[in-house]
Amino acid sequence: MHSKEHISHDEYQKTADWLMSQTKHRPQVAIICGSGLGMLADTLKCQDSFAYADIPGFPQSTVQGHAGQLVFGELKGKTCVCMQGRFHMYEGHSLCKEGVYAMVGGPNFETIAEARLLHRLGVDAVGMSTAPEVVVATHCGLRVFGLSLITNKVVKSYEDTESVNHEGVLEIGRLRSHTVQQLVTELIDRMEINNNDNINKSI
Ligand SMILES: O=P(O)(O)O[C@@H]1C[C@H](O)[C@@H](CO)O1
Ligand code: HPA
Repeated sequence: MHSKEHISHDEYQKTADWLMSQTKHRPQVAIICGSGLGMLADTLKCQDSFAYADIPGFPQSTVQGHAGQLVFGELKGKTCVCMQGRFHMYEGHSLCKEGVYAMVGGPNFETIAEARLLHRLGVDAVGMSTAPEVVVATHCGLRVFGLSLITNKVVKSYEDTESVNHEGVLEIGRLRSHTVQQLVTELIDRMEINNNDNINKSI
């Protein structure tokens, strides 16, 4: 089985595709049943149940009393999926990781030694901007939504023949510009304009 520390998007997708091919249910509600709530899953109508052990790429439940099943079905007319047994940090699972963005001064791209250092520090993405604007905006009491387009893999190995350059960064920027534009337009469309009263002004 894959490492509990890192599950790639492709692995998630494979698991989801497998499940979707095994059941006609398309859940509107997902319920994680911890100790004491597992019986709820037994009340679902038109059930399709899958033992975690039979689901490709799915973690295994190790806690006593957890059935370790994913149960799809209907509850009060809503299509649901219940996890009969959940996962805990004490079983070796990590927290859902937030990404860490680090800013380097530029204009040169980081050296391999610098890239390795950033990686060891827990950095997930590196850029040459964004941090100063966020610091100033936060200082002014503005709420901030940061969005970075990841254009390239950072080179961390001396054997790697790939290299990063500005032309490559611009090329990916061009390729993705439509999608990014759509995303920002949609965000603006859905944004509720308010007076920022709910944020901590003492920052
Ligand atoms: O939009 P920016 O300028 O942050 O994009 C990146 C960072 C450097 O300016 C440059 C590196 O190629 O692109
Ligand atoms: N490093 C730093 N800044 C960047 C990079 C990178 O690899 N790509 C685009 N901006």
